[in-house]
Amino acid sequence: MSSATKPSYETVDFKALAQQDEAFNTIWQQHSGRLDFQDPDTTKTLTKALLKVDFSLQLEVPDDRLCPPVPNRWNYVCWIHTLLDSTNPSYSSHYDPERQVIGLDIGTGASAIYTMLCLKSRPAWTMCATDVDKKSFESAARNLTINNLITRAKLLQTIDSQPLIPLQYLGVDKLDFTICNPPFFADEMDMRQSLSGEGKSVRPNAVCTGSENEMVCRGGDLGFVTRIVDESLTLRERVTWYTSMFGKMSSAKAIIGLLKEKSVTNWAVGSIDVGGGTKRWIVAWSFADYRPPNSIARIEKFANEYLPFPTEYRFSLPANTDTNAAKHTIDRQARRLHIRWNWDSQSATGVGEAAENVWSRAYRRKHERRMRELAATDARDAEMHTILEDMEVALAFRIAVAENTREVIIEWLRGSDQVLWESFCGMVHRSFKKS
Ligand SMILES: C[S@@+](CC[C@H](N)C(=O)[O-])C[C@H]1O[C@@H](n2cnc3c(N)ncnc32)[C@H](O)[C@@H]1O
Repeated sequence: MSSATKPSYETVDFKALAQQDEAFNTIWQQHSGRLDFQDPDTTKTLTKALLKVDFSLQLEVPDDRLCPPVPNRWNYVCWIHTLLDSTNPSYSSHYDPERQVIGLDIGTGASAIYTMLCLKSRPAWTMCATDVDKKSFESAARNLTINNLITRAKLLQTIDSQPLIPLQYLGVDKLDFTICNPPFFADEMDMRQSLSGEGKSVRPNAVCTGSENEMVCRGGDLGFVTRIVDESLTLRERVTWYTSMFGKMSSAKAIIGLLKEKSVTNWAVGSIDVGGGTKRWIVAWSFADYRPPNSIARIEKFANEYLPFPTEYRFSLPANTDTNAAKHTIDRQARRLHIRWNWDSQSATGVGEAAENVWSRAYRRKHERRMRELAATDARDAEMHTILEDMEVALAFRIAVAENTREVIIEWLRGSDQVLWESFCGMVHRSFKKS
């Protein structure tokens, strides 16, 4: 399987890995199949083996620098793939291999893990990567070089007083996303307590080889990502998706609270759990209006106040409505509205774009008045054409009729007006209640 199509990890099949990597096999045999994750050699050998077998990547990391666990890093990258693939001007939810994407890995570390995984899995992408630590920075450059990825990467060694998103110094005008695993701890004590499992019911599963300057910063993960939020309030749409991982759920929640306070309405929250008792959270936010699907933007078992507004609305067809008739109804009704509309009868799916609430009575009245005024001229068709050509999109949506579940599924693809989206769903649903 190529790394472009490798799914997220649910677990790691150590036995299968041992059969494919000699160094890992030696450790596996030595420990009779019971790995000691507190042993730095074991975790390093595992990381190297996974990168080699699953991604054809080589890794060299100094002993006193963080050797990242691959599963949670890859699962975060997969989440970014879905986030970007589902939010784009073509409204396709699929990976477009031609799409040129540029990302920034903030604090790339000695491994340059995110930069390498992004570049390896997406051949049309380029990456920028920063770090303040000289030793990590040099090691990151080395890893990119030995994997022949350096020509698609722009590395910048920064200092802590510089912005975390230094567009100016990178010579980049816009970014599609940022990815970040911030230093999680606020001070050395916080780090020691957390890594020794103090105050937790279970000890952390794996040893952390990270040095203090990699793992500690003012305010911990919350302090670091608050800086990213502050910068994003100035940069706004110059970065399409700002994202970060969090070591503590409380930090992820605090960042969402801050985003809401700053009137950011488009965000996504995900979690990463590859077993072993270590759970991570990811938050993404955007000042653009492309809306990601619920499947990646809303996680279960998270209080509703921290979740973005749902971007999917589904309802069951009335018992007396045949699915073919439902498809016909949707297409016919959409054609009557002043929207851009594209219906694919094969998949029974339509995508539409509206400039405003064109299904409201007020709009219909306004439009009828305008048409009467133009009745005496030949300008009616031309005016309608111009409206649709030049319109600013306030709402984009996809509607599909699912044969198997007999449901109509509406997805919010674009727009920042929640009321408009809800009104649209209500209108579609009501039209089926009537029929
Ligand atoms: C927890 S490590 C993450 C390393 C790697 N990305 C990973 O996931 O394994 C955090 C990294 O952020 C770097 N860092 C700390 N402050 C920074 C800053 N102001 N700008 C850029 N990087 C910074 C640290 O040197 C360290 O390499």
